[in-house]
Amino acid sequence: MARKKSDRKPKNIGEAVGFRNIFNSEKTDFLLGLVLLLLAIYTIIVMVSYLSTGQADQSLLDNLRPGEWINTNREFANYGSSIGAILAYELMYVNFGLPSFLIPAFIILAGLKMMAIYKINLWKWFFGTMLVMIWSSVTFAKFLTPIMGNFIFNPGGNHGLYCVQHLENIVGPPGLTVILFFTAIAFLTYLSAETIQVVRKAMNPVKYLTSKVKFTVTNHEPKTENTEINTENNDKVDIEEEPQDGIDIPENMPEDIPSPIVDLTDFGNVISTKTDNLPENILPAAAVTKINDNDANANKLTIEVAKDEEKADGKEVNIEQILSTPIDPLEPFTRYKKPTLDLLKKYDNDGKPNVDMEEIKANNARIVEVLNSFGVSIKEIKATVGPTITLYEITPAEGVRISKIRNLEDDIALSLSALGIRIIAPIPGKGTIGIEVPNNKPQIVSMESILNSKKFKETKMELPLALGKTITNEVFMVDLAKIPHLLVAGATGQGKSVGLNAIITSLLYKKHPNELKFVLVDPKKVEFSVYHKISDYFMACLPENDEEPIITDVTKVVRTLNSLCGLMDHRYDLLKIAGAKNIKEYNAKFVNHKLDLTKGHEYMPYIVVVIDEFGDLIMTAGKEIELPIARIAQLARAVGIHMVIATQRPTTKIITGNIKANFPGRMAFRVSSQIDSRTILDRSGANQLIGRGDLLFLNGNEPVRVQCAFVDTPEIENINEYICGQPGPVEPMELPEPVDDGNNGGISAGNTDISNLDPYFEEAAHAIVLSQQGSTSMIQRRFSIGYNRAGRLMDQLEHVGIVGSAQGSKPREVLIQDENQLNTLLRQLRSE
Ligand SMILES: Nc1ncnc2c1ncn2[C@@H]1O[C@H](COP(=O)(O)OP(=O)(O)OP(=O)(O)O)[C@@H](O)[C@H]1O
Repeated sequence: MARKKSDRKPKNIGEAVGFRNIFNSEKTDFLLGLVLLLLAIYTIIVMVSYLSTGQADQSLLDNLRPGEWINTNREFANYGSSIGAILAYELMYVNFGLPSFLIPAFIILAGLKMMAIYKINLWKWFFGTMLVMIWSSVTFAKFLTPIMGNFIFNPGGNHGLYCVQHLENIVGPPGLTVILFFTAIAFLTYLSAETIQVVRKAMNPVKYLTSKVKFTVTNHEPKTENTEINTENNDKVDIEEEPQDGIDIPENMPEDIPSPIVDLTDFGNVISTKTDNLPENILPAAAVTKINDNDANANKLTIEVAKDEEKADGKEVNIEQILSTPIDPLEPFTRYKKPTLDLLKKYDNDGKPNVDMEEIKANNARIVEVLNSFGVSIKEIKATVGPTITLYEITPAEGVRISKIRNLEDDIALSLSALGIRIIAPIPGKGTIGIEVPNNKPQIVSMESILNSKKFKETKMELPLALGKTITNEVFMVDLAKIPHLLVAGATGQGKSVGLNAIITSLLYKKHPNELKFVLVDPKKVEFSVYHKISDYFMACLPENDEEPIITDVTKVVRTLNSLCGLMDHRYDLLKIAGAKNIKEYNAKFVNHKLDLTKGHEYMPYIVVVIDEFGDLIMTAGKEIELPIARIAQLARAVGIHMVIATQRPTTKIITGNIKANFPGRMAFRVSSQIDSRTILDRSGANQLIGRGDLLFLNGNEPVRVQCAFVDTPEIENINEYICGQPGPVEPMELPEPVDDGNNGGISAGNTDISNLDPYFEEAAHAIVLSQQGSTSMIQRRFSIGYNRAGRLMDQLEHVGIVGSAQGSKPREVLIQDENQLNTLLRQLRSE
C-alpha cells in the first residue's frame, strides 16, 4: 500500500536524525510562542515607560549617534534602557502614536496561538488589528491633537499627523471626518450585522423608544368611529398589579375569539387594526402592568408598559439546578438563525404540473395502439401528471400476463419512440403497468417549493435531504443519517452538480453550525468554491488546510480521509466509554449531563463528506482513496460520518464492488449507456431518463423517479451571505492529524523501537513471507484490522527489511525469500 511519508528517504543526515521536524514540532511552536509573549510584554513596558520618560530621552533619540544604542554610559531614562527607548520612540513617536499599543497586543495573540492556548485565525486578527491601528492613528491625530498638543509625541504618531495633513489638503476637515466615520461604520458592519440595527436605532431614536411602550385598545368600549371594536361597560377604576409570573388574559373573553388590537405605536391616528390572538399581542416576554383608566372622556385604554427583565434573586445556583438544565448544544451561538426562504428564487407555475389535455389524449391513443399491435389489450388507463413526466398506469385486460408485457418492454419503448420513456412492469405493489412519458413542457421544481413544504418544515429526520418531487408531485425526502451513504452518478450536464447543491442546501436549511460540518472535496476546483464563504461555520478540515478548507488536491484528500478514519476511531472510543450505541444516544447523554467531561467528551456534530468527481480521484490515487472510503462507509454510520460521492463515469473500475457494497443509497441522473445504469442501479433505467435533473433514486427496493429541485448559484450565494451575517464559529472544525502520518506514529527511520512493534508483527511477517505478497489489504483481511493499523504494520515490516517500500497501489516487494531466513531475522530482532 502506498503510504505518503514512509517511503520517503531522508535527504541528508540532519533530516535522518529528525532535524527536519524541528520547525514543525509542538515544542518549537510552544517556545517560539513564549518568546513572542515575553517580547510583547517587554514592548508594553517600554511603551508605558516612554509616556513619562520620553521627554528626557527625546534629545538623545532625535540625534542618535552610531553605536549610542549600546548605551555604555547609561544615558537613557526609559525603563527598558536604550533598546526600550528606541523601540518605544519608533512605535509611538515615528509611527502610530498611542494606537501602537495594538502591536504588542497582536503579538500576544500570536504567541498564545503558537502556544496552543487559543485557537484564532491569525490572518483575520492581523488585518483587523492593522486596520484599527491605522484608523485610530489618523483619528487620534485629528481629534486628540488639540487636547494633547503639548505632549512629547502626537497621539496618532507621525503617521497619523501626516495622513491628517495630506487628507485635509485634499478633502478638507469635514471630508476627513466623513471618511473616518464611514470607514468605522463599514468596518463594524463587516464585523457584525448588528451594527446596521444600532445605526438604524441611532438615526430614529423616537421610533425605538416608542416601540418600547405598547398601546393597545381592548374591547372594553362600545364601537367607535375609528375602531371597529366591541366593548362592554366597564366603569370601575381599577389599577391592577400583575402577579409576578402571571399572564394577563382578560376574564370573560372567549378563548377562540381573537381580540382586535389597534396599534397606536406612532402616536397618531389609528393606523391599523390587528386581529391577532390576544395573549400573543398584549404579552411581551416580560411581565405587564395594566392600568384601566376610568376617565369618562378618555378611551378605555389598556396601557401596557414592558417591564425590565426580572432581576436575579442573587441566590447561588446550586449544582442540582445546573444538572437539571440540559446543555444547549447550540451554545454559544444560540442566536444563529437558519436561512430564510426569501433567499431562494420562485418560478412561475412553480413545479405545478401543466395539464395539457391534447398531449395526454395523443399519448393515450399512441400507447393503446402500440400495445394492441403487440396483442396486449387494455382494461383501463389512468394518467398522473408530474412536473416533468406523466405516468400512464395501464390495467391489462383479463388473461394478459404481465411477464408478456415485461418481455415486450424494449419494443414498446421503441414504438413509442420518445426520449425518456420508461416502462415499469408491473408497478410494485399493484397489478398494473406504468409507462412514464416526458411532458412537452417540463416545469422547474424550485428549491423554494420543496423547502417551503410542510413535509420538510416538520420533518424529524436527522439529516433531511429534500431532493425534489416525484411523478405524483409529492416532495421527495430521504434521511442521510439512515441511508447512510449516497452514490451519485450521471453523465456530464445531466444535473449532478445541481443535485449535490440541493443536498447541501437542504442540510444548511435544517442544521445549526454546531450540529453539522461538511468536508467538501472538489477536484474540479469550481463546483464547491461558492461555499468557501461559510467554511468557518460549516466545514471541517485538517489544521494545515484551514485557509482553504475545500479540498481540491489528491494528496490532501488522502490525508483528510485518513484523518476521518482517525476521528471515527476516536468517536467510537468515546461512544464506548459513554455506553452509547450511536451518535444520537451519545449526544442525548452529553446534553443531559450524563457524561464526564474530564474524559474528553464533547458534543459530536454530524460530518457529511461530499466528494465530486470521485472517478478522477480513484484514477489518480487508486486504493489509497478507496480503502479509507470503504472503511468509513462500513463503520462510520453510528458515529455520524456520512458520505455522498459523485461521479460522471459510473464504470466498475470506479464504482468497485467494495464501494458499491457500502453505499446503499444511489442517485442516478441520466447516464449514457445501459451498462452504466446497471453499474449504479443494478438495473437499466438511468439511460432512459431525460436529463436536466430527472433522476432515479434507489435505496433498497425499487427506484423512484424524481425531478430534482433546482438551486442556482446566485441562490447559494444569497444563503451563504445570510449565514455569514450570523454569529457563528470563527474557524473551521479541526480534524485530527491522520494517524498514518510519518510524524505521528508508524515506524520510520530514526524512531524505531523494537519493543513497540505491533502484536501482530510476527504473524504478519510469516503471512507475507509465506504468500510472497506484500499487500496491506491482505493483512487487513487476515487479521481483521483497520487500514491504519495494517499500514503501520507494513511500515514496521519495511523498516526491518521484510518488505520493500510502497509502490503506489501495487503490493510491496517481499525481500525475504523463505521461512528460515525470516526466523533468523526475527531471532536477531528479539535479541537486540
Ligand atoms: N433540477 C434541475 N432542474 C432544471 N434544470 C436543471 C436541473 N439540474 C440541472 N439542470 C440544467 O442542466 C444544466 C447542467 O446541470 P449540472 O451543472 O448540474 O450538470 P452536471 O451533471 O453537474 O454536469 P458536469 O458533470 O459537467 O458538471 C444546468 O445548468 C441546468 O440548466
